This record gives sequence, structure tokens and C-alpha cells, in this order.
Amino acid sequence: MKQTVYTASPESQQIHVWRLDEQGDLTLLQVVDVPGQVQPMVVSPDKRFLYVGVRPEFRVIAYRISPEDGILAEAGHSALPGSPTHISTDHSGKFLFCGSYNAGCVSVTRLNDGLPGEIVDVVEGLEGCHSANISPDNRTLWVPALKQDRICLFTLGEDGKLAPQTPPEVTTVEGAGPRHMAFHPNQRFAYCVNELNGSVDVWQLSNAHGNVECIQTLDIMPPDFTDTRWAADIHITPDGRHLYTCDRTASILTVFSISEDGSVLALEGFQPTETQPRGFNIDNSGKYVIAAGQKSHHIAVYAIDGAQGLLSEKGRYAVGQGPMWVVINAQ
Ligand SMILES: O=C(O)[C@H](O)[C@@H](O)[C@H](O)[C@H](O)COP(=O)(O)O
Repeated sequence: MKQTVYTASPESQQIHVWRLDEQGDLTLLQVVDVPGQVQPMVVSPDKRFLYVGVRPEFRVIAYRISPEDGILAEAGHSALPGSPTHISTDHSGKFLFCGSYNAGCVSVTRLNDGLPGEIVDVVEGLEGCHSANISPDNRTLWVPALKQDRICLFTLGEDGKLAPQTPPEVTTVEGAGPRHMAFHPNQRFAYCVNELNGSVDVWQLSNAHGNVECIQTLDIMPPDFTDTRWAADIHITPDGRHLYTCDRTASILTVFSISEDGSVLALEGFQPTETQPRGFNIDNSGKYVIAAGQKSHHIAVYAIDGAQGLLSEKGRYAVGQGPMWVVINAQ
């Protein structure tokens, strides 16, 4: 499996492009100077493009991905209604979603043969909107509003318009701060990391009554942690057996194992990582975790070990300034 790693460093306005080999070693292939502070990134479902959100001119820029080696070449861009905090696409590659924490909105941009075009919908009033997550069936967009302790549920229309569902949202406990999400490959459960109370919620997508239900909440912090909780990101292994979260105050990755059916998380342990990790990811083979330290200006590669999913560091690499997003593409 040929894999390319992309890291976003907004303070130096750079994307670093790396080859990830089977042994978990990285080789730097390219450093892209981006016309703006690059933060969220996502690869198109057909692997042709890397979409990145930039500021202060709020735009999404599409980079064409070379199928030979993953090298990037700018291919197009379009405006966004607010500062891009998170970007994602639907599974068909027809629409790009952008969550904007500062603008309190989520937007839908049409993708024309993969290139960003016009904005087809904007939903406002989502204070602290931190991500937009399409369900595995490509029908429901889950949109956490961090400051409102709710996750809004929209049906994605053929035209890209977002229609509130019934019920239009699910709510977390007060003060949780829902932020980023991951879906189980069995398409029956979702997991949301809560920034402000440092927890992870397990959401059953359809319970016995066909409703969305939170069925478990776990602490992601060590029992002796007493500082300010500041969780950021969450990712699941492709086989659905392990889940990882990160906290920026403690600079840790938290390791969970997942039950066979995806319904129960069990805490396995904590891995100290790069200082102030805001973004990380898991490679497509499910063998490695790569985390970025906003204050260490390095990324670290960890091997995922055995049944518990515990991590062992394989190497550290200097990147740009303030790295905070990691995308890993299998070509
Ligand atoms: O991560 C955080 O600490 C909080 O969620 C928030 O305080 C932060 O400022 C947003 O992430 C803003 O979003 P941008 O990074 O897009 O500005």
C-alpha cells in the first residue's frame, strides 16, 4: 500500500508532503507554500484532490494529487462564508462541507468534477461549529455546535441543501463541547470527542426505536489530571478495533479498544505525544498513528501494537510552524 502524508502548518503557511513506507518511516517529498494559513484538510473520495481551508481570505483550495507520488499542484479554489475550522466531503464527492467555529455556520460547496464551485447552502446559528461529518450512508450530516452542547442532524439533499431532521439535533451533557467525530466501519455507531469536559460519547445511530442515542460516555483523561481539559481530535482504526483521542493541555493520546459490535469502548492507556496535539490521524493500513504538535513544530509516528492498541514511538520529524492537521492518503 503506497501512502502519502500531508501535514498543515498554518503559522508558516505550509503543507509538508511525506511518503510513508511499510516500516512506518517518513520521507519528505515536497513543501508547499500555501497562499494563506492552512488548517483543515481532506482528500476527495476519488483520491484526485486534497482540499484545504485557508484564512484570512476564507477559501477552500484544491490541490491535484499526482497519482505517481502524491505530489501536490494547485488546481482551483472558491470562497467560503467563514473561517474554515473543518472541511469534509460527502461520500460521492459531489459536495464539500465546511464548519466554521468563528462564523458559527456550516456551508455546502458544490464540487464540479472535483473542483470547488458555488456555495449551495449555509446554515447559521451553530455557535462553535467545529466539524461536519457525513454518515456512512451519505444521508445525514452530523454538525457539532461546540458552544451549544448539541450535534445538529441534517439530511443532505440531492441538490446539496441541508434539511433539519426530526429530531433536528442530539444534545450532550452541559459543558461537554462536542467537537470532532468518527464513525465505526459497521455503520452502526459514531464517536464524538468533547473538547471542554475531555470525554468521548458513543452514539448508536439507530436504537430499538430507530432513534439516535448516546449509549456510553468515557473520560479521556488520566485519573490524576486536574488542569484544564482541552480535547481536540478523534480517529478510529480501519478495522474498528481501536479508537484514539488527543488532549492539548496534557499533550497525550488516549487509547481505547472497541467491542466487536462497536457499542462499548474500554480505556487501554495513555501515550505522551508532541506538545499541544490538535490534529492526528491513523494510516490506512491501521498500523500507525501520526500526531502533530502545535507547540513542538514536529510530527511523531507511532506503531500500533497488539490487541490493546497501545502505541510505541517510531520517529519524530520537523515540519512547519504550528502544525495542527494530518491527512494520510492511500493511492
Ligand atoms: O480549539 C479550540 O481551542 C476551540 O475550539 C476554539 O477556542 C478554537 O479557537 C477554535 O478551534 C477556533 O477555530 P479555528 O481554529 O478555525 O479558528
